[in-house]
Amino acid sequence: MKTYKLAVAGGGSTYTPGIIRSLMDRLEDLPLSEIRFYDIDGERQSKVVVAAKAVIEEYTDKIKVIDTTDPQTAFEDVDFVFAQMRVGKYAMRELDEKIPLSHHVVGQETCGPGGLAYGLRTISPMIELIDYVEKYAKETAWIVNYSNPASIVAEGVRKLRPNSRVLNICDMPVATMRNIAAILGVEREELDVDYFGLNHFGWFTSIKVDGVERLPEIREHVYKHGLLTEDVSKIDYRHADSSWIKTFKNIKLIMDHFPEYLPNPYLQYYLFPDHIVETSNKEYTRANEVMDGREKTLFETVDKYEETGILEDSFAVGVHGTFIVDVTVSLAQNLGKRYLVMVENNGTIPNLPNDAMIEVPALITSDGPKPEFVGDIPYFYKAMIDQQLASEKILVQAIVEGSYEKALQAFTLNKTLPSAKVAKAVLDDLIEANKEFWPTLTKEYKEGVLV
Ligand SMILES: NC(=O)c1ccc[n+]([C@@H]2O[C@H](COP(=O)([O-])OP(=O)(O)OC[C@H]3O[C@@H](n4cnc5c(N)ncnc54)[C@H](O)[C@@H]3O)[C@@H](O)[C@H]2O)c1
Ligand SMILES: O=P(O)(O)OC[C@H]1O[C@H](O[C@H]2[C@H](O)[C@@H](O)[C@@H](O)O[C@@H]2CO)[C@H](O)[C@@H](O)[C@@H]1O
Ligand SMILES: [Mn+2]
Repeated sequence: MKTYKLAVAGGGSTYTPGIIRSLMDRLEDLPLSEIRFYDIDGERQSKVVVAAKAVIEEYTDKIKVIDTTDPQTAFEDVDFVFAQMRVGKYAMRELDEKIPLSHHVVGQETCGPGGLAYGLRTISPMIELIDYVEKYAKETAWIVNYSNPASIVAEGVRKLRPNSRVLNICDMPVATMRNIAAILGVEREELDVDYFGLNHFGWFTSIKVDGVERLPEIREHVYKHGLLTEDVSKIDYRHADSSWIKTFKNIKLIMDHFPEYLPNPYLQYYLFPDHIVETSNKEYTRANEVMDGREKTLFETVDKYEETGILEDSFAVGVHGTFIVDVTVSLAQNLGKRYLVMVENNGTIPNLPNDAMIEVPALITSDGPKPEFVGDIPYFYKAMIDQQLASEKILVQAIVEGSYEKALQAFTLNKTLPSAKVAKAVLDDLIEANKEFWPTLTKEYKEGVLV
């Protein structure tokens, strides 16, 4: 039987033990001989690997585990790399959220100025990872990338390493489908959906079960309850945090205004930035909730396991782990299964630029994703996407050219920022906070004016 070697880049991620459980649950579909964990923070990773190993031991003693900070040891001869790096870790996420909020604009991990700041940190490490993998791994190796901000990462990879075998994915559409399925009382796998957009910036245009359109039912449900079941425990326990409940309730706010399609939850940051800021706690953001919750629990669980040999968390990770494994099985076995992933447009949506990295249904084969034709999209969505796309593309240009002016253009074009004046103030504070991570952004004089 063919077996695979898989590396996890960002092995110290809070998601690692859960992803490992998802892999173990699918060993029949994706038999593994080795799992290598790679991180630049070896100490953090080694703790997480204790939990990952404990999960593996529940299933098998046949998989070799390597815990390393050396790229060659990590990637030599591997078949797949799961990337889940958080460049700057939660300390920088906290600043991405709090600095914009201190200017009364949206403070979010992947959307608005926080997302742009995270993008400015992540492109260079992502390119470095691709180069390591191309140097050491099998020629056929795929990087399946969760590292955020996925939309900007996808654009950076398209521009800087256009021929690399990187598949950028996000679990928000499948998490949304999980809620839809719970509302309709069906399994997620029974849903047949159509969707278009950019990552964290898209819409479900059709939701069918057995060929019957159910979007009208979802619309009615959202009108009353948002995208939540009455019994929240039916959805992933990770989404029982108050911030996630608020996020799914806010789907009502979006659909009360624009009921045509079901929006990706992240659209609330672009469509209702004022409401989001008014209802945000500027002192205690999602980064704090995660550091005091998921991250703390993981490291406490590892400490306790080392003391007692009892693993108190099962690390069942829900759609997040299931989705990356589903996509990888389809890549490995050339199954051609249909999933929502990021691809280069190239005519899939003819009235968007060919070189846009869009999120749409695609068949996942061993040669990569084959997107399904979507067709032209209505003006409202096109206009929103064009503006967001411009912001993200110009940001990547700013990184490549080291240009302050382009970074300011990218911030100014982001719909969460009300003016160029505010965009500049937020950008300047983020530059100061990100000195260790960002490329130098050089200011230029134009006709005597500092821009
Ligand atoms: N695409 C999606 O839908 C999706 C879903 C969930 C999480 N994520 C992303 O997954 C990543 C992990 O999230 P988390 O909350 O578990 O973060 P985390 O901080 O717990 O873990 C990230 C790890 O990445 C490591 N890292 C940072 N820079 C690195 C580099 N250059 N090379 C190798 N490792 C590096 C860190 O040391 C850390 O151990 C984040 O990027 C997050 O945004 C994406
Ligand atoms: O605030 P966090 O760190 O908890 O989550 C941020 C991420 O949120 C989305 O992923 C969710 C996913 O939707 C859910 O089903 C479950 O698996 O948890 C994930 C993390 O909460 C989003 O798609 C990611 O891009 C974000 O990083
Ligand atoms: Mn996502």
